[in-house]
Amino acid sequence: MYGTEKPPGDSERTAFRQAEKKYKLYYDDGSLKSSRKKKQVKPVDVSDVIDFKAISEAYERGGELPAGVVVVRCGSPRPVFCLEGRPGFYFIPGALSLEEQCQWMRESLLSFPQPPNRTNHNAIYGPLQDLFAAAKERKGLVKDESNGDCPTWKFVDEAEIPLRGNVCRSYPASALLRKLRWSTLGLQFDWSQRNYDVSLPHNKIPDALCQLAKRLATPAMPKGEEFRPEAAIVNYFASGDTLGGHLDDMEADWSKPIVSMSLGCKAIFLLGGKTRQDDPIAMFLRSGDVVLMAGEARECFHGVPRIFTDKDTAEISPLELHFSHQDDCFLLDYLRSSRININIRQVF
Ligand SMILES: O=C(O)CCC(=O)C(=O)O
Ligand SMILES: [Fe+2]
Repeated sequence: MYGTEKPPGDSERTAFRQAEKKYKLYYDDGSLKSSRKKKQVKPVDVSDVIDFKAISEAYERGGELPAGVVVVRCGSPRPVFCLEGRPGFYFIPGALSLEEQCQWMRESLLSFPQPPNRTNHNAIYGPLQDLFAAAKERKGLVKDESNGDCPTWKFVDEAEIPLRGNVCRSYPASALLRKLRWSTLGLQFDWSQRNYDVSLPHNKIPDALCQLAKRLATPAMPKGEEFRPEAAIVNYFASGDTLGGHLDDMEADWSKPIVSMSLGCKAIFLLGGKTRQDDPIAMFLRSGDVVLMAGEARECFHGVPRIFTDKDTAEISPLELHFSHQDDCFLLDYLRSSRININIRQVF
């Protein structure tokens, strides 16, 4: 009601929060969600957003770097960019080949959410097996009461969904896939405690991902040391999803980088300073980009206020082509409105 609006809290007034609001997805009527009628996305001013793809292309043609951006080669085939005033932050545009992007996108949907890896769905339904396949096959999740005191959940075909009265107590697997927000690999991160729970059953990080992370981590590693990938968090973003400003401070040794890979739709990443009051630097993250945060950069607030899912702004055409085979049409559909981030960590 007019005049009863709460005054903005302290966190609302920080420079980080202001930047999050600037880039967040809004519709023209000021709402955050689009109703069934196609509403127009409110235009956003991206003139201050650093575009490392454009910087990299200009640099490779012999052009100058913008003020505040420096390049390190570190034996890597692609230029690695750093930012003055943000030691320990590295940006490698297009670090992943198209094949690698497709491989890790597929794994992120088909194998990474598989138990014993945990996902955001665990807290409600317990471990869910084959979520992606169930969504593709239009299955529904129903409660299996046959275990007496300890009911479990299972996916069943539409035709087998039991009717209770006229109400069908099932959750479409496709909706659960849409609501998949994270999965954890290797040592399991416990979000309620915001710490690693080493007692939880887990598999090692897959060897191919380990090798890739070790290679990508090189520019940010202390001399003579090798990165040990022990845990990874996979974040799944749908249109309108954001990742609020945070620090990743539960790992023992901050001299080791977090290796962060972007897949799917383009996003805006905010790299703040050591407090939320510091003005964050905004930059685009595209499919195949890799960010490393080590040393002092580990103390910097960061987050993702926006993903771009519109055809002309998502920048996923090469991925779309790759997944254009008939068998992949379900994955293609997911990809068109999603972003996936895999961030790999050395915990001890
Ligand atoms: O999605 C991203 O690019 C960042 C992810 C991140 O910061 C995190 O999971 O801690
Ligand atoms: Fe993070």
